[in-house]
Amino acid sequence: MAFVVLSFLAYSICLKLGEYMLVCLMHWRLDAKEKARYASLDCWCRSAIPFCDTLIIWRGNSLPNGFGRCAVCPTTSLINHSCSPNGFLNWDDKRRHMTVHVMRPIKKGDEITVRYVNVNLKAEDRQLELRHKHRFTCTCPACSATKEALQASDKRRERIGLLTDGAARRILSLRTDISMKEIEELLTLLDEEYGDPSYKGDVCMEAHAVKLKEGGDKVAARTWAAKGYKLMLLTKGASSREVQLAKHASSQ
Ligand SMILES: C[S@@+](CC[C@H](N)C(=O)[O-])C[C@H]1O[C@@H](n2cnc3c(N)ncnc32)[C@H](O)[C@@H]1O
Repeated sequence: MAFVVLSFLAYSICLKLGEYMLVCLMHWRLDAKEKARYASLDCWCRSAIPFCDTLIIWRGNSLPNGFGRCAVCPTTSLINHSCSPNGFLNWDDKRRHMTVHVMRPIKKGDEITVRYVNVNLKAEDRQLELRHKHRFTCTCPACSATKEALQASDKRRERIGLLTDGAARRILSLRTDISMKEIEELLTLLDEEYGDPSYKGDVCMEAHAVKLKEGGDKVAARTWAAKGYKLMLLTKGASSREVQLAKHASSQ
């Protein structure tokens, strides 16, 4: 047992060291202008130790860009966090850049925000993670609500988390045992907590899978897929693989 734990620990350390060496190498290859832009990004602790700032900036600003990969994107790294974000980041693999999508209409001059952590956690847990990973205390509208509103929001988010975590498990095990009742509950909760259209596109695609499984109601399945496609197109953009799959499903 101890051997397995030690091997796993050694493997994790090697992986992290490899990542940091790669980051330093990539940074070294940047030209002076790119280096200056990189250095201007948020860094919670500046130091004179070589490569220290490079790695701290990497830790605080890198974003996932495709399966198992991360990148620092100088413009999108300027976007702040909110626990009820109006924006969503997506990596466009074809054009090789990050795209920002707004999930609901925003007024001119309003700030675009995205999520840095799982927003379906309770406020206390979100704050813990934000302080630990990003070293700030969130004061977004969701976190600064009254005690009663915060409790109601925590309850809703916990339930949303439970229902959507179930979705991830179902996808992994290739099962679609969520009921239409749960899907409708999830859509209502998402509306109440985040507003339209928020994260409802993925849920509509779940409904599409359920309808296909439940006796193969193709018309209803297609209607859900069309709804999912419309919502996901808005929040993830046409280049997203999920959006393309939703488009395909809506025409089947
Ligand atoms: C990726 S940077 C975002 C851009 C940064 N605000 C800037 O001006 O360069 C992440 C850092 O921004 C700050 N930040 C992001 N969202 C915040 C929020 N909701 N409240 C306070 N600080 C926030 C934190 O210092 C965090 O470590």
